[in-house]
Amino acid sequence: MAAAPATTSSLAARPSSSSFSRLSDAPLRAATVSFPSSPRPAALAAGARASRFSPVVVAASAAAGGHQRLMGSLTNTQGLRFGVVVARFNEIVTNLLLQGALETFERYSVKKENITVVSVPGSFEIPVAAQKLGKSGKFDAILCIGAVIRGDTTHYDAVANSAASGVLSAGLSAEIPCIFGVLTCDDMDQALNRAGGKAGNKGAEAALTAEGGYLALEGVYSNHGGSQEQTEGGDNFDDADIVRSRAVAAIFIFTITMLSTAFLTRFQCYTFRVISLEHPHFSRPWFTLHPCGTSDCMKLLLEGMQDKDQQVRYLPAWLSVVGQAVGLKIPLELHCDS
Ligand SMILES: Nc1c(NC[C@H](O)[C@H](O)[C@H](O)CO)[nH]c(=O)[nH]c1=O
Ligand SMILES: CC(=O)[C@@H](O)COP(=O)(O)O
Repeated sequence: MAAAPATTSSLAARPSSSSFSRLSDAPLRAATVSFPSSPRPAALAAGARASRFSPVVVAASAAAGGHQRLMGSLTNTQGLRFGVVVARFNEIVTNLLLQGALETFERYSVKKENITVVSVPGSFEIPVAAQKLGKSGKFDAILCIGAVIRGDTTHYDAVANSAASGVLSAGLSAEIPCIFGVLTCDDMDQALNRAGGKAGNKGAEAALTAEGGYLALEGVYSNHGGSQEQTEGGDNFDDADIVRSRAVAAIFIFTITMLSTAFLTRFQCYTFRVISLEHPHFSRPWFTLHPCGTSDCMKLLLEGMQDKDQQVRYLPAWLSVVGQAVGLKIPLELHCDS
């Protein structure tokens, strides 16, 4: 979806209710956002929705201390609401960043009506808007988009630093993720390269962070010392959840395992058929294992067992290899019939 150019901006400074104009992209949420006088961060108010949070629990290796790690999942974006604050300064760049962000939201099934875009004059103005949106209680995360490009004076540093620290404090005070999608570049070339050019699209990356960030934060609230509202009926992991989560983690880790020198050497002849080396959208290193390649690899992995009588179960065998990277242990019963 192409981002429409910003039309107007208004950032009313009234304390209890403010309104922002949005970009004129029709499908997006209502044009005016009004803020309740007693705002409640969406993540804190998310008790009723906590049950749809399904964090990937990665069991860390012993070397990493054996702790559990909560991570957001990008597969469950249902009902998530995002505020996007975008600066009009260097609009040629920020429109591209916005476009990347909106396309990413769309790709991960975030509904258009759950996205509100607010336009502000420059990156310096982003934090106030981000904080207002964040404190409104209407959003799960705020995505901040801008492009600060160095000029002749030190003005650049002032704007860039204020934007960065302002977005940070907006997130801290609103207690929801406020994602820093503000480019700070030496020149326009650098900026355009990061707005859909050679270096990817930082707006798209920021949108991914917003989704994952939200979920991670909700996970923290709902599992560690959240209010009763959040923990009631919440997410207690049972063993099956953990095994499932580890299995999911194993699938991701497998792409990394594929990179180990030994592995690549062993499967050298398959490498190009088996692995994509570049992300299809972000033009950066991203290793994807193709399903047909998996089958070839498995043939090799299992060849040494062919002379044994026992029937090998494909999935447990595969998981038992790749799952080691995340401490996944496949129960013996899964490997055999008796
Ligand atoms: N030079 C850039 C600015 N400057 C404008 C400020 O952000 C601000 O709007 C002004 O100082 C009024 O308060 N903004 C950017 O986003 N990028 C720049 O490169
Ligand atoms: C970062 C800016 O605001 C930029 O326009 C300032 O340019 P200059 O340092 O040449 O005044």
